[in-house]
Amino acid sequence: MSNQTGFKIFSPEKRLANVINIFVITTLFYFFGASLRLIDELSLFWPLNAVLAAVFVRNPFLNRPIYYFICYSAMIVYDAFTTHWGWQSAIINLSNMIFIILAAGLLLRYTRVQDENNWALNAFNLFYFCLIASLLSSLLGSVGSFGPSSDYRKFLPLFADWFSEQFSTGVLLMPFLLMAKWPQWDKLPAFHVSKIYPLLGVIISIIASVLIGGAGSLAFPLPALIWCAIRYPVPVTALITLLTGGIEIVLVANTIVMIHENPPRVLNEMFSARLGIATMAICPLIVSVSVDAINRLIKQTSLRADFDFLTGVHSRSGLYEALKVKAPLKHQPNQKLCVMLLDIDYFKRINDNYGHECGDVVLAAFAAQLKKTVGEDGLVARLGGEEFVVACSTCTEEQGYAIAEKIRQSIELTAFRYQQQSLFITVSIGLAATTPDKETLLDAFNSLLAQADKYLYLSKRNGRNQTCTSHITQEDMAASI
Ligand SMILES: Nc1nc2c(ncn2[C@@H]2O[C@H](COP(=O)(O)OP(=O)(O)OP(=O)(O)O)[C@@H](O)[C@H]2O)c(=O)[nH]1
Repeated sequence: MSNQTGFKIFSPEKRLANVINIFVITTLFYFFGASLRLIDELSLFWPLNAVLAAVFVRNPFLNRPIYYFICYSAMIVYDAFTTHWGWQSAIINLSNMIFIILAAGLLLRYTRVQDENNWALNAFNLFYFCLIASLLSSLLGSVGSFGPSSDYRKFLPLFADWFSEQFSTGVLLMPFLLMAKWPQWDKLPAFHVSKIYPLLGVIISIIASVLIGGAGSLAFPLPALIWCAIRYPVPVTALITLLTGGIEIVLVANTIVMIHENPPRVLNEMFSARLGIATMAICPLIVSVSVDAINRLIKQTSLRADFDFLTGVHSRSGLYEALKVKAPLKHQPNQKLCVMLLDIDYFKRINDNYGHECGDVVLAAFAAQLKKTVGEDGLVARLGGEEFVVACSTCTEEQGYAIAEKIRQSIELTAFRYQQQSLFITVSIGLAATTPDKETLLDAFNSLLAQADKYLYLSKRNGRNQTCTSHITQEDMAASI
């Protein structure tokens, strides 16, 4: 059903395959639903409509009359072979189609967001769309199954039964079907026993509902489900909610959870229980999608804080974070930590002569060139304005000097393009290096930055477009290049 994995059941190009697959899926789930009807304890669910609505939502290119017509035909054909309903089959299956078309249509129209992984981001919408689709489809379905009978007192119970079944199945099943994706096994976080506590909470609360009983017991799993919503990803929460809701409906219908002294098959009881369970099921989902949205926002915000918006290299705070983690520098004990402070020469003239926009283009291209020259083994950050810093680990200070000179020369030789013009710039560099002893990389970096700033000042004062550093003689420098 999904288009997130290599294996796709549906594709916009393969129309014949789509037709066949829709026919097969409809027939399979019709058969599955009909089989559930035969098992008294499970005859409370009709999953076909929710499954097909989810298929249409996850594959928007299927939303064409021909594919809906194939669904309908598959249902009619199935009935023709297995029942003697005649014209009633046409009406009952039309009611199925009303649910599918309405639920899918409304979800596609109002809930589609740019991020395809977040169908049904708005769980409220899903709830109300299922409500509307269930009401209209049940109305027609109960008229169809009511048939020519004139005992109108039986119509309302029939409608209530039909509606509560459609609605509860839709609300429980669709969130999971819309959000399910194949797990990426290699990216799964490490297992820790505390991770199963929320799930255990759900199981214990279901057992408590069986033991204590009464109408209130249906709400027992709610806190544990909300705990799941906070701890687990959205699809896992949707699956646990689906299973909990389904189990509760089965338990109530089979008097394992006693919500009333009367037999629960009394229509009002089941109608109310199913609606109550479906309503409860949407709460953890709302929490889950909200937690997911907040986590994405936090990730986005920290990304913005860690990277410079204009040039894409680290910001000052991003560089500090990277130095704390150490990994990006691949620094080994006894290696030199080299810090280079770079300042573009006469950058003000670019702004003055070509405009601020051109200045921005040059800054971004300068940073890209810097990253390219430094490669994977060094960190590049923009400290502000036209001032950048490079940190890398080398065996000797001379190697650090060689990298600085490579950067300086590559900038000098690069033609920066703005509109139809080629601009040439130069850069002055101050370099400082040390072997961090007991101090952290971050502490070593901070003291090197202050030294590099002094050498940068020397570079500027000595005429710009050069690298200044300590200890290195003119001969060393010449030899290292
Ligand atoms: N386009 C653009 N300009 C910036 C940005 N940040 C700082 N600047 C400009 O960079 C220029 C820096 O000028 P100065 O500090 O005088 O230095 P300079 O002209 O590079 O001269 P030297 O450093 O002495 O070689 C100023 O004109 C700032 O307005 C930016 O994000 N975009």
